[in-house]
Amino acid sequence: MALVIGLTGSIASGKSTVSAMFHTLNIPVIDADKIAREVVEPNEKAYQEIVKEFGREVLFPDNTLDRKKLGSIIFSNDEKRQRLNAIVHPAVRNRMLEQKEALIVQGENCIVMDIPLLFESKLTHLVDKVLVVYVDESVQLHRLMARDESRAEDALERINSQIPVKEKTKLANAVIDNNGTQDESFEQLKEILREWNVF
Ligand SMILES: CC(C)(COP(=O)(O)OP(=O)(O)OC[C@H]1O[C@@H](n2cnc3c(N)ncnc32)[C@H](O)[C@@H]1O)[C@@H](O)C(=O)NCCC(=O)NCCS
Ligand SMILES: Nc1ncnc2c1ncn2[C@@H]1O[C@H](COP(=O)(O)OP(=O)(O)OP(=O)(O)O)[C@@H](O)[C@H]1O
Repeated sequence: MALVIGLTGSIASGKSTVSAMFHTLNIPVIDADKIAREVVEPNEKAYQEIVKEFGREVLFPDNTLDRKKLGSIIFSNDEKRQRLNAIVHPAVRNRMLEQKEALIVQGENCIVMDIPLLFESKLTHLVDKVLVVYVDESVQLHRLMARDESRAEDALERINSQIPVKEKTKLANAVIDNNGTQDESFEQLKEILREWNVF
């Protein structure tokens, strides 16, 4: 039986960084953010629904989605965010499940599902163990603003659209404290995987 690990945290807590560490260890990762980009490409059903719901103003002149524009609309408005979630999340969930099944059929013994909104979307039943990547809120804000070159106001809107990462640690099977260096986080990850008998 494959062990399915749900990797989560909050925005900019370090999920992608830890996801890259799983790749280094040759453990496959299903990436919800990546799939969420694929399902809104212009030939997809979710794309049509987004244009119907939010109008052509969320498109670039070449008809691709202006993610920054859509983000500025949905992160400042709960209701609009829920409407976008209702369009995008079912398609993401289906594609994640297909990929999970394919990896199980291939005989993988450990599979990671990197799902930022694992708790918010009540998806914990999809995984066997939950691994939360934690950082203090001040570090999170700093890293988010640096990565996205965003203002504190916009970064805080995004942070506040999710359950606080501290709350998520209480619901986890294991926590990586990513306030330190990436090497320190990698050591924590390997220790957790040893405890879970992955290697
Ligand atoms: C609003 C969009 C277009 C903004 O795109 P952008 O390229 O700026 O951000 P990106 O997709 O890389 O997301 C960055 C992070 O934002 C957070 N986030 C994204 N969507 C949401 C959401 N609906 N609610 C709360 N947090 C979110 C996640 O932590 C994610 O890791 C995009 O995030 C989107 O389509 N969101 C809806 C789909 C979704 O929920 N994706 C997240 C996991 S499936
Ligand atoms: N231990 C660390 N030390 C310094 N910088 C780090 C560390 N871990 C991650 N970072 C940096 O912090 C930023 C956020 O990390 P990352 O992109 O991995 O977060 P995330 O949780 O995947 O974010 P999102 O929810 O937006 O997808 C990145 O710029 C990354 O390079």
